[in-house]
Amino acid sequence: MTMRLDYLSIFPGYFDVLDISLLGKAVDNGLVEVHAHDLRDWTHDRHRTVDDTPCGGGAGMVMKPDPWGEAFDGIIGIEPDPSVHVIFPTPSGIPFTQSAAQELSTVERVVFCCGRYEGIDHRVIDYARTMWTVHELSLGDYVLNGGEVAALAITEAVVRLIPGFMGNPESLAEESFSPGQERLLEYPLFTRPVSWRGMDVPEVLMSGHHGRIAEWRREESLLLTRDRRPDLTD
Ligand SMILES: COc1ccc(Cn2ccc3ccc(-c4cc(N)[nH]n4)cc32)cc1
Repeated sequence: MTMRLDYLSIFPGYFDVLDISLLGKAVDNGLVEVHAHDLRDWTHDRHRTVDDTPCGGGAGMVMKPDPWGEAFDGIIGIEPDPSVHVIFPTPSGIPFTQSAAQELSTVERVVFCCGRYEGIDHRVIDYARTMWTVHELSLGDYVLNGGEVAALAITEAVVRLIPGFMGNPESLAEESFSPGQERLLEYPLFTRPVSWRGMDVPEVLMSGHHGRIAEWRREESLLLTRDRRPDLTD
């Protein structure tokens, strides 16, 4: 199955990075197909205007609905199709989680709508909901300047879960936040040299005693989780 990813933005250059590294490899081996689009290509005025002042007043500018609607018509089509998943990154979205990434990794087509300014005219989202499966997603409780960085983060989290993408799928199953895993933070990792700047790898990890190593790792994960993410231990 090839996943098609479309990105709608006034800064389509953000997505050139998808040609690099693992994602680039996924594109090369046909696992994913990536298309970035400049929203301004669907404007008709000399200044290629995409924004206007907010109705009801308030600070900043709002993205006009017309270019989005015409871009949807051109990129996705005018017929409803619930198999198309349209993602609007937004500070007011539901938190994006590993389980959402897991679900999206089985989808054949995803369209990212990357807003800027104070956001997109709400009728764009309402229209999209009548046509496709829509997700309004937040990356976390901090404010970005637009949806592009969020779209890249969501892309990486989703594409790495596509079967055949990662060299060793077993490592995916072991990751914290993977389904079936207890929600614990990753234990500290070490590799050679055993002694580095006066600091040694914990002896237990060099013991070859797999039972003790597993026990040490679990204890470290529990301590770390209790200290940094008590919310995960509920
Ligand atoms: C507080 O209200 C604001 C409203 C919009 C903005 C700028 N902006 C415009 C589009 C857009 C898309 C996503 C995000 C975003 C997502 C997360 N998790 N943080 N920030 C930010 C975005 C700033 C603040």
